[in-house]
Amino acid sequence: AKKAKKPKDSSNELAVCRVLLADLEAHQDAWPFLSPVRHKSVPGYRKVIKKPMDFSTIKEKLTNNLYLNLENFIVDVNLVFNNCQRFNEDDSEIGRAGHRMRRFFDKRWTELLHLK
Ligand SMILES: Cc1nnc(-c2cnn(C)c2N)n1CCCn1ccnc1
Repeated sequence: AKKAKKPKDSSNELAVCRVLLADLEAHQDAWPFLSPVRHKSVPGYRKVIKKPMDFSTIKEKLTNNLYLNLENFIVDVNLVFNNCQRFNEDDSEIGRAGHRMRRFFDKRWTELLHLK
């Protein structure tokens, strides 16, 4: 007989989110993304970037169970990198850090997902 489909268990997905976030925060190129951009001291930021996001805010949301699954978490992490690309030249310190962090993240979560 067909095996009953297991109900979606998001608890291990959230454990994966915590591992991924810890890896992002520990990365040497994470420094631009560790806390919210101080938009009061960065001309144009608030106008250009409609949805600011950073690793400390993601951690807060994770702690307050605001991510229902890995998908929602990945959307916010990609927001960090897309905001960075929009606001910074590719050929700049922060722009390069953003590209390196995005590459690292993409590799890391596909690794973790293949372990399943
Ligand atoms: C992330 C991020 N994207 N753009 C900036 C930024 C902040 N100021 N300026 C002129 C930018 N282009 N950031 C935040 C970088 C945070 N930072 C800067 C030095 N140490 C941390």
